[in-house]
Amino acid sequence: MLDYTEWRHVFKLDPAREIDDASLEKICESGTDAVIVGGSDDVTLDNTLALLSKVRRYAVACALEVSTLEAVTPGFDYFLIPTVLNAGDTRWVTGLHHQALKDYGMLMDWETIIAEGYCILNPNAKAAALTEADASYDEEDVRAAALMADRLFHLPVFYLEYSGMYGDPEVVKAAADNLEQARLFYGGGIRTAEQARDMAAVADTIVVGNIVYENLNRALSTVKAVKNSSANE
Ligand SMILES: CC(C)=CCC/C(C)=C/CC/C(C)=C/CC/C(C)=C/CC/C(C)=C/CC/C(C)=C/CC/C(C)=C/COP(=O)(O)OP(=O)(O)O
Ligand SMILES: O=P(O)(O)OC[C@@H](O)CO
Ligand SMILES: [Mg+2]
Repeated sequence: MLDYTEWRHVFKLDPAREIDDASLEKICESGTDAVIVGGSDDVTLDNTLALLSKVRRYAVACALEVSTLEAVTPGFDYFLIPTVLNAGDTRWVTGLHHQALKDYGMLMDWETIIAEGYCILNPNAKAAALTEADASYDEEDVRAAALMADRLFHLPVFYLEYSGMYGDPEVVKAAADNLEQARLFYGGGIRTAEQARDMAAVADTIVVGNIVYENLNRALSTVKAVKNSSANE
């Protein structure tokens, strides 16, 4: 299993969406570095456990991206904990985390916990509405958010989230140029091998989500695109 600091390509699967066994096998055996289980709504313990048990048939690393405490369960290699740096409602920055640590603080295996400093840039994403994110950030705002994640709070991951929409590579580069220790995750609207390759040239890790459910072959083509570009670096 690859350590998260080595991930270049990951798929994000939504427990609230159906995926048949044959498609799931192709995703897990695709050569991707990890499968992240996560979504912003309708995530339950039942649908999370169902997806976890299917992904566990394969050797690929599997992480739970926690969006609701209800779905936290043992059995994942990592627990990714988002904190939304541009949220308008502080519950999504530290509020729910504070409550969670009251409940789980003594049970946590900290080696498996990875905090992600999210910056949500698609105003139409469900996560933007939920967290009341200020998605109007320009390049300078993103640079400051990257510095905040990396230098001020020493978060291990800075996640530029354009969920549902392909982002601006210049903005992603502005973030990359301002990170020293944090990994840069990019996610949003990757639908072709070229888009995957282009974002992987700037970000450390690219996250491929919705296209899995729309066009599986295109989703699979993003793995090779990233792996080939990494091999040529
Ligand atoms: C015993 C045991 C197993 C212990 C484990 C310990 C553990 C992990 C404890 C939890 C600790 C902790 C601090 C938890 C935090 C709790 C919490 C609820 C935090 C809030 C997280 C947050 C900010 C959520 C906001 C939404 C968000 C950013 C979600 C991320 C995922 C995302 C954006 C998915 C995309 O969603 P999708 O539905 O696909 O949307 P589209 O329509 O755009 O595609
Ligand atoms: O679903 P897409 O748009 O590929 O985005 C991936 C991921 O960043 C969502 O949290
Ligand atoms: Mg999605």
